[in-house]
Amino acid sequence: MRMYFCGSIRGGRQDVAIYQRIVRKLQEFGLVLTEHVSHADVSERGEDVELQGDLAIHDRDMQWLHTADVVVAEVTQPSLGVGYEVGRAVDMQKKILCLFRPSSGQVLSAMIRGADDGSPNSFVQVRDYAEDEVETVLDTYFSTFSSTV
Ligand SMILES: O=c1[nH]c(=O)n([C@H]2C[C@H](O)[C@@H](COP(=O)(O)O)O2)cc1CO
Repeated sequence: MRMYFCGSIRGGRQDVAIYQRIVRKLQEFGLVLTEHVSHADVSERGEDVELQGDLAIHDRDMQWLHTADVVVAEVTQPSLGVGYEVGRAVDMQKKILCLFRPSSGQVLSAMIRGADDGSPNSFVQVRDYAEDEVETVLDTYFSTFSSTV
């Protein structure tokens, strides 16, 4: 399984430790295309733009997104890039799991929460979770995933 993980970079790196937990768990299920999102040495300036350039980052990520079987987005720390990726993935009719921590005090955008119509078959599933249950939430989602893909 090919997975595209979304997490804030220029939107702020305060949740990088939880991104690492998510990516480690996802790697039990298959290939995480965007592992770099969880790297502690990627600062909120982003990847090395002098090497890559924003156009190259965007085009590489959109190519990966096209090839992904599933998208997992940690959406607690608001990020324009994550919102864009989720929107593009909806348009590509990808299965998308959005993970949100209410304990952050943030209120999730209606454009993300409202993309889940509440049915178990919705392509977009939004899950509220507490940090210490993240692995269980992923186990539960992926246990049903293979039978619905
Ligand atoms: O350097 C980068 N590399 C990269 O892959 N991204 C992608 C992956 C992340 O899920 C998302 C983060 O967007 P933002 O930087 O707006 O928070 O965009 C974003 C940046 C910087 O915007």
